[in-house]
Amino acid sequence: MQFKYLNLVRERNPLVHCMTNIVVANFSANGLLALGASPFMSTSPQEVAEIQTFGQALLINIGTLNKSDVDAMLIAGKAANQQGIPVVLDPVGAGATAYRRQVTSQLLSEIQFTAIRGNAAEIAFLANVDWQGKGVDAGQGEANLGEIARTAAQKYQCIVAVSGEIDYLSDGKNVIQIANGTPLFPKITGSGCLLGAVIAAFLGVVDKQDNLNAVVEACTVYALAGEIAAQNLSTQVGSFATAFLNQLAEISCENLTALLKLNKENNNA
Ligand SMILES: Nc1ncnc2c1ncn2[C@@H]1O[C@H](COP(=O)(O)OP(=O)(O)OP(=O)(O)O)[C@@H](O)[C@H]1O
Ligand SMILES: Cc1ncsc1CCO
Ligand SMILES: [Mg+2]
Repeated sequence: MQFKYLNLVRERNPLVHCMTNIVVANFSANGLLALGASPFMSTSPQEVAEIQTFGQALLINIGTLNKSDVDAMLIAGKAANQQGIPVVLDPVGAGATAYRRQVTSQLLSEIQFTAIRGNAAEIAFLANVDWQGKGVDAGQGEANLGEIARTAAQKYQCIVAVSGEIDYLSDGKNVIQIANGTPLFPKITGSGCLLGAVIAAFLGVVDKQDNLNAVVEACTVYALAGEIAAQNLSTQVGSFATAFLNQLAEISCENLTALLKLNKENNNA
């Protein structure tokens, strides 16, 4: 695999408008800055449409919801669609409560997303597949995650990334697996949420036809940065968060191929 978009993110410094949850806002902004993007956090209904006139990508993350935020997400998502700006959905805990189910369904029917990034439970819910999630965590299930990614991508006509021990990415046709990462990732909150923001940053620097490759590279760089950061850390989760931010800033495209655990299947089922 050729890494070509990471340097573009660093050169272009895309402005990523993050409508994200209160748990991860600071970590997400720091992660985007480390990577070389420019975070802008706002959920004010009064200004979110305007932001789409100068931003390069929009992230909508439903981690901690309230009515004003949902109104703002709908305004921002529609404005981004009008401006042709990529929009990423992180459907945090999508199936966990009736309110989240209703909001997720409204966002998906009124906004055309470019990519959706969630854990297994969240994307299984979107694909209408049985899975035992636990609040905002992935929980347990038996279903085929590659198929879940493909089904959701077909249903919502966008790229879907299911993150976890193995990431499964699909454009509705191809399924790509990335087996890099570290078990320390799920020990820090917001590692999935920041991944959604990083995907948005990569989408903010590519042409539409490169969207799948951009999402694959975003998830790969992210997982490798975590894997490298975790070397020699064993269970030190606090140090991992810091080392991971450092790696997002330091990781370079050279010398990554040796570490890569990437698998593409090209079936058109
Ligand atoms: N057991 C694991 N081994 C290796 N990498 C993992 C593991 N679990 C998650 N990851 C990686 O962690 C990152 C975050 O994915 P995860 O699925 O944990 O997000 P999430 O559950 O939405 O997190 P959060 O809601 O806290 O933001 C991804 O890059 C994923 O590849
Ligand atoms: C812990 C938590 N609760 C709501 S959002 C969030 C951040 C990780 O998804
Ligand atoms: Mg999550």
